[in-house]
Amino acid sequence: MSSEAAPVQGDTPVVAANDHFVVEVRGLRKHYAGRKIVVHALDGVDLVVRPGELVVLLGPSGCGKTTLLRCIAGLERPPAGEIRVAGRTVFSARDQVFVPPEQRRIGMMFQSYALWPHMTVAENIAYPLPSSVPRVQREARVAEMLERLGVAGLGHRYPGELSGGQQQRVALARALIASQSLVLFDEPLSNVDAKVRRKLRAELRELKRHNGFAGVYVTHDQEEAMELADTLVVMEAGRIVQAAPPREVYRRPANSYVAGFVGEINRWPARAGADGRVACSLGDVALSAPAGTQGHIGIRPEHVRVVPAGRAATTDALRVPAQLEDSVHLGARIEMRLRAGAQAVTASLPEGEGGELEPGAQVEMILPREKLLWLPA
Ligand SMILES: Nc1ncnc2c1ncn2[C@@H]1O[C@H](COP(=O)(O)OP(=O)(O)OP(=O)(O)O)[C@@H](O)[C@H]1O
Repeated sequence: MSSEAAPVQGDTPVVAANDHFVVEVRGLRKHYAGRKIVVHALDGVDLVVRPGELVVLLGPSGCGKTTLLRCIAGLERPPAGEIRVAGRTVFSARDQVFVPPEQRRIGMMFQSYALWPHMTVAENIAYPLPSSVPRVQREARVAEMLERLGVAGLGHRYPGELSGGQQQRVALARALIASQSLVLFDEPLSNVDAKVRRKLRAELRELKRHNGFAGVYVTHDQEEAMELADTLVVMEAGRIVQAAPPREVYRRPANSYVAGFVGEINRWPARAGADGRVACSLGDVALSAPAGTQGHIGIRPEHVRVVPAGRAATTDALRVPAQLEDSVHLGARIEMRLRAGAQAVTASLPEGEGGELEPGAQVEMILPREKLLWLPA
């Protein structure tokens, strides 16, 4: 999904049918009926992925990320919607089309599809190839993949004899041998520790840059999502709430939920009056919104400045009296916890700023007006 298809303020994207998409999902629904309740795992999802684009699905546990991935893979048969892969309809509820997973030509790098420990690297990579592929061709394809992913010469080894990064390359080679253009990733790095995960993420980005495949990547790790995504898709309760490049999602979250899920944010309940001007306890925030709507005014911690009470300020900003409750030095930044009436506020200041302020100090928070965000409920 590209930024062009990004929905505005909570809408799901509406895009025209297009053969150039690697993946095109329309109106997808999937529910699970329990004994007492029905869970709407996917509640009308539209999604597109363009060639070479990595779309990351982010959202809390149970929001439908894995279900969406499984539907694209062909591991679920939804009751409504349509899925096209490289222009070919692989699923249509209306036309009763269902192409089985092994015929969808999609690579998968799922946590549950770990490398087979009893097979050599070459055997692992060759595994998804149909048995009808002659041996000579098989070996040539495997050699090409080993070369392409920078693990040539390791074909005879067993997975246990490889480093984490090499194993990742082999897993990706196995995914790419099934499909040169589309790989689905389901939390592939969730079993490794934080430090190794960071290294593997950087490596995955590098591999993608060189190999140019498109992918759909499921994670609930926000940092991972921000780092890997060309397009970040934030999901909530079976729906796509926002789809845009990560920086755009961070700077202009579609609503209060996205703002709180992607990064940290300070929020004040707010409401737009009949004239559309937003009012909240901060005073006149000079923002407008659809008349009568509810939401929040938000500001990211790094945009809050903190000065001793009474110090003159020249910027066009709101000045809010507060008490400094605590400050923590985090190397390059100082994180301050403040209280303004009943409202707790977090400020993240560059090191060297506000260092003279002690816990308990009366201060003023400076909130630049251009950094205030209107966040619909
Ligand atoms: N086989 C199933 N039977 C019943 N309910 C299911 C089944 N699979 C998923 N669900 C439910 O559907 C919803 C979406 O599940 P899904 O696994 O897609 O979420 P997720 O966003 O991937 O979560 P997580 O991050 O925890 O993996 C959840 O409420 C889940 O409990």
